[in-house]
Amino acid sequence: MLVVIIIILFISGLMLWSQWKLDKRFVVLGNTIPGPSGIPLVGNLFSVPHSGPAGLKYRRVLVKKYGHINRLWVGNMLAVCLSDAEDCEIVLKDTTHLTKSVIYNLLHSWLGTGLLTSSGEKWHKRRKAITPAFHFKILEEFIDIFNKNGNILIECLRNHCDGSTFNAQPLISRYALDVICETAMGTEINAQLHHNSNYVQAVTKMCELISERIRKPWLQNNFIYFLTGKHKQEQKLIKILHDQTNKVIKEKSHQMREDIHVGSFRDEEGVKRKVAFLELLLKMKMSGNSTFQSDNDIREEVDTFLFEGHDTTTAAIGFALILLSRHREVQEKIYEELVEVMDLQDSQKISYENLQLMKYLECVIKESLRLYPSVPLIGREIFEDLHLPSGYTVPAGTVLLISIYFLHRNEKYFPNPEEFNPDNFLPKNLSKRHPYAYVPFSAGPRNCIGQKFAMLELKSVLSKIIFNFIIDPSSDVWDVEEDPSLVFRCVGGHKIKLRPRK
Ligand code: HEM
Repeated sequence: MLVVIIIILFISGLMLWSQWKLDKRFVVLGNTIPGPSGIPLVGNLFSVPHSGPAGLKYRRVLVKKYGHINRLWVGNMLAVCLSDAEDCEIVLKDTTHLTKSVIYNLLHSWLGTGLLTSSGEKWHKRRKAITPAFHFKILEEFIDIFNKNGNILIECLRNHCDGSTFNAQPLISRYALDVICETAMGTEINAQLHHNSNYVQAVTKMCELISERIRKPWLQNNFIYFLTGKHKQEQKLIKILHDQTNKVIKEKSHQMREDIHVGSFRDEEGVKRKVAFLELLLKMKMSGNSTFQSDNDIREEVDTFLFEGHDTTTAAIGFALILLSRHREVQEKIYEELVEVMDLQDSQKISYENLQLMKYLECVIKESLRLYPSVPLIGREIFEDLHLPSGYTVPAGTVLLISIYFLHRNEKYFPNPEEFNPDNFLPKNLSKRHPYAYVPFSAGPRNCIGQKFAMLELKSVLSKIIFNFIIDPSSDVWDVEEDPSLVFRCVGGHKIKLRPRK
């Protein structure tokens, strides 16, 4: 009881103090933007479900009632949400609005201030240094890793292809973790085969904890988070995660020094070793690049790749499978394309060139990311007044949200926006569309550095699945409950049925 009273007093005090701080101009400008009226001091805080499936339903109502620019007051915080391409373009391509919103601070304990969460000079220098690591020549080297882990996934899926409904999410997640650990750190953690390992469980639990903190706004208060005991749980997970990354960094540094010493980058059998992102960063550190001075600098980026490259691809694969399960004709079209471009008996070894030729599959993946963008919302801090093409001025101090989800479902750009239609991405339909109407990987200077990597990985794994199985819907009715967190989720996981393709 005492704890509840303390919390209530704390929140009320905070609100009174923050309301007192508000300047009049900020309030006036904020209120010119359409949105529901709120109650004094707290604004819309208690009337609005802020996250999870209920939050999404509420936001749908807001877009319908107030349009593609709308606002909410959460205490003294003004949150403005955009889903019109012209408005989004101004924010995304501008170099003055690059700072992420405070919600990303929830990631700091794990990721530090790596590429995703940093800002200013630090972000700029890192982005410049890391960009060459995503050159297609380097990505080409990862194709074998996609193949090896994709083939393991196919074997794991075979245990579920008796036609009964199952949740594919944990299997896909472990596949994505295997891929990102091997490409980012150069280590095989074999999550698919040994999913009880401490590290694998820590990654899964940490992602769940972050997602829970975003779904339940009161947990975002450090004091309350501490009182619930979740902070302690987080600390334990962080230790496991950081210990593993530190250990790998030490081992790789040692190995690289040895390689330089003996003048060889080949393993015991004489095969040239694949260079993981980690080694590219270590090389920069060894060559005196001031961007990476300590192992801590390197760990931030490796952990960032791990986080960004794991959950996002899991969501993309899972939603694509659900959509495909409801569109058998699309599966057959992909299969026909696979037979044509691969000219193969099996799907064990898919080459980089094969992936380039899978044009229809690419349209399917793009359409799936349109309906279910793995990152549904982007948040930025606005430090200067922002004048938008829609005619509104967003005052400095606002938390600006770009809803990729509602932008992608804006009927101005996609007629029948709720309908799954891969033809939306046929070349003839692309030229007519606003360039910022489709941004699953964001756009502008802070776009996703891993987008080409992600597209190759998605094509590789989905082509294997379609080549081996027929995907059926989990039930006769559409039973997907959308849960947009930092990464898009699906309540109850990604449920499908599988049959072997013969
Ligand atoms: C389907 C898969 C993926 C999707 C949909 C996706 C989407 C995005 C989006 C929307 C952002 C911008 C986030 C923001 O502004 O808050 C982003 C940033 C980022 N992504 Fe991805 N991503 C995917 C896969 C990956 C992969 C595989 C990697 C790494 C290997 C990666 C690394 C990053 C990094 C480092 C950033 C921060 C970039 C910066 O701020 O400079 N992503 N991603």
